[in-house]
Amino acid sequence: MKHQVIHTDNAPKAIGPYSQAVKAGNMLFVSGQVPFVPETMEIVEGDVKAQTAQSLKNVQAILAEAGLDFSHVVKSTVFIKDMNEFAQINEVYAEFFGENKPARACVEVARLPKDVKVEIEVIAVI
Ligand SMILES: C=C(N)C(=O)O
Repeated sequence: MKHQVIHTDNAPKAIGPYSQAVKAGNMLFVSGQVPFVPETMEIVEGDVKAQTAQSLKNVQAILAEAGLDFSHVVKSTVFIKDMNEFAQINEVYAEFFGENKPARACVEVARLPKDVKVEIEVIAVI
């Protein structure tokens, strides 16, 4: 099965040797999105809620490039720097996903790339 690399300028360029997303069959694997503003490649200003919103806007842009939206997402992983911010992250996350609540794992990690507070990856079914 040949896979297809998905790229959009509406989400941050990869900051390492990976693709923004890869489509394989009827599945779309979106790489972990950090809260970079695509135009500047700088971390969005603001608190963990602003960072969560920016990470999810980046996910949204990549889904859109593949013709999808959050309703197609079946699994996500949320990597966070500080579990004390769990509730704030959930508040923003719930706004983006609405009625669709994919399977999810949420883990606190020692460190994230560029020392961001949150990184979010998703898997969608086309
Ligand atoms: C930010 C990433 N997704 C990475 O470094 O893999």
